[in-house]
Parts: sequence; C-alpha cells; structure tokens
Amino acid sequence: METIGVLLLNLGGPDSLDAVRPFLYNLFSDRLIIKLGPPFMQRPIAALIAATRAEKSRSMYAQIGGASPLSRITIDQAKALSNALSQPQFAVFTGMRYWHPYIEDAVKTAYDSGIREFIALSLYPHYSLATTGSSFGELERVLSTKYPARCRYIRSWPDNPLYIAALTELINEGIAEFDGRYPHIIFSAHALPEYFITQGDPYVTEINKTIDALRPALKGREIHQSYQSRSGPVKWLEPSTEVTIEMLAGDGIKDILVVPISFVSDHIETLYEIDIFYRDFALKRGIILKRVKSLNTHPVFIQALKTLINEVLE
Ligand SMILES: C=CC1=C(C)c2cc3[nH]c(cc4nc(cc5[nH]c(cc1n2)c(C)c5CCC(=O)O)C(CCC(=O)O)=C4C)c(C)c3C=C
Ligand SMILES: [Fe+2]
Ligand SMILES: [Fe+2]
Repeated sequence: METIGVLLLNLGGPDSLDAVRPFLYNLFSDRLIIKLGPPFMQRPIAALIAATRAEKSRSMYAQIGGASPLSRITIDQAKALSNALSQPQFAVFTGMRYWHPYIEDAVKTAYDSGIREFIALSLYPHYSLATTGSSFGELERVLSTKYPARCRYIRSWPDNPLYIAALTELINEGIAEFDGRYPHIIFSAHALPEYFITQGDPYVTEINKTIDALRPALKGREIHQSYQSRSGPVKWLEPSTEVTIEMLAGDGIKDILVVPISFVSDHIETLYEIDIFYRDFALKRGIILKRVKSLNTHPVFIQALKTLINEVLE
C-alpha cells in the first residue's frame, strides 16, 4: 500500500529573537493576510512594516522565553498523530506558512521519501482566507510547480465532536480553578479585518458553530465573545477582548475565564497576550483572569485529528 502523507499546516512562529523580523516580513508579504498597495509595492512595504514592528514583537517574544513554541508544539502534535494513525499507511509532516519548517520543506521531505498522495489538514479549526486559505494556496503552488501529487484538503472542523469534547474538558478544568466561584466566560478569537466577512469569509460563522456546540455543556453560564490581537489601521471585528474585559469590570464582575477559541496551540497570543497582557489588564480592574489551557497534544484532540483523516478517506 502506498503511504499517504498527512500535512499538518499552521502559521509558524519565530524560533529566536533574530527570526522575529524576517518572520514578520514573510507574514506581511502575503497579500491574502494583508494587501499593502499595488502588488509590486507589497514586499517593500512589508519590509518597512516588519522593520517598524520588530522591536515591539521582539519584546513580546522575549517575555515568553525568546521564541514562539508553535513549530515545536506542531511537531509534537504530528508525532502524537503519527502514533495514533495506523502504520505504514500514513506519515505525518509539519508545514508552516511563515517560518521553518515551511510548507515547501514538508512537501519536499515527503516527496523525497516517495510519497505521491497527500492529505492537507489545516490546524485552524475555523476557515478564513487569511489563514487556511493562504496555507492551501501555498501548498497548491508547491504541488503544481515542483512536486506533482494528489492532495485532499481538510478545510475546517468547527464542530468535530472530539474537538468539542476535548475543549469541553479543558473548559471544565478552567472553571474548577475558580474554587466554586462563577467566572464569566470569554471566547476570545483572533481578530480579522471586517472586510473579510463582508466579502464572504466564513470565519465568524464557523466560530459561532464551535461556541454553539459547546453551549449545552456550559449550561446557563455567562458567555461572551470577543476578538484579540488586532495589528493595523483597518476596521477589525468587534468587540475587542480588551473592551469586553473593561465592560465586565464596569458590571462589577470579579472572575473571568478566557477560552482562546481560534487556536489549538500555545504561542504569543496565549502566552503573552492573554497570560501576561490581559491578565494584568484585568487585575488592574480588580478581576482575576485565568485562561483555558491550549489543546496542544491533548489525547482527545489528537483523536479528533485522526477522525478528520479517516473521514476524508471514506
Ligand atoms: C485564526 C488565526 C489567525 C488569524 C485570523 C490571523 C490574522 C491576522 N494576523 C495578522 C498579523 C499577525 N499575526 C501574528 C501572529 C499570529 N497570528 C496567528 C493566527 C491568526 N492570525 C497566530 C497563531 C500567531 C502566532 C505566531 C506565533 O507566535 O507563533 C503576528 C506576529 C506577532 C505580532 O507581532 O503581533 C502578526 C503581525 C494579521 C494582519 C491578520 C489579518 C488577517
Ligand atoms: Fe495573526
Ligand atoms: Fe496576531
């Protein structure tokens, strides 16, 4: 039987402080995430923004240990998934959009080992053109220009039952940390410029699907929804996580549990933005803010990924 290559796709993150600026350059060079003037101006403007933003980003990465753990965690997820899948039917690879190991590196490694059939599994639970769309576009480019092969795509999985079960378990663990008090729950997703949605991006609809699937397990708890990590002068989805915390502070709320709903791994958005920045922001307003752990290599989550692979083969 021919081995199928499973490609786990994610954003990637700088693996050292020196990598921050070139990582930002790669990110801002991508017209699917942000359009900077006419096409020929994209790279020069990306270089400018990367240079301008690097210092602020570096200081955030410095506060979480000097690097993003995203690639390392994705590689751990690949190992765990590889152990869960039957061998030698599958081999699992990790391909990042904006830093090493790049999507092209993953495909080359697989190709060199003789693989000619792929399953691309996006590790963003919710589809957006800016994230999954961009990764699939890059993969299609690599396959069509250098490594011709068959590829099936797993686009999104906002209400996969095992994904929801794993999240439910982690949310309940988070609630238990409040020692019987009653935290308000904020589902915090990565922000997206509003024009994506106006142009038909399903990102918000799919996030709502995840939250709706979690609702029965959260019986009657106070739920809020917000968007974190804006990064430029356009109109972003509302409300921001900051404004939501501020509003709850105004209502006299003392306990908040943040669920990082659009990510499955730890990286700067969980380790710095929620754990350091929002926690401190809340504390200054008399609020204890805690975060639900990221799925990372949670065994039920790895089983969820396995069911996605099996479903696409049916
Ligand atoms: C659902 C996930 C994500 C969406 C949607 C998204 C959109 C988006 N992001 C930027 C700009 C930046 N993103 C950065 C980091 C980053 N973004 C995501 C996910 C989504 N981005 C992740 C998982 C990470 C973490 C990377 C890591 O640390 O491992 C950064 C770099 C950090 C910083 O300087 O703030 C930028 C910049 C835009 C413009 C955008 C719009 C569609
Ligand atoms: Fe981002
Ligand atoms: Fe971000």
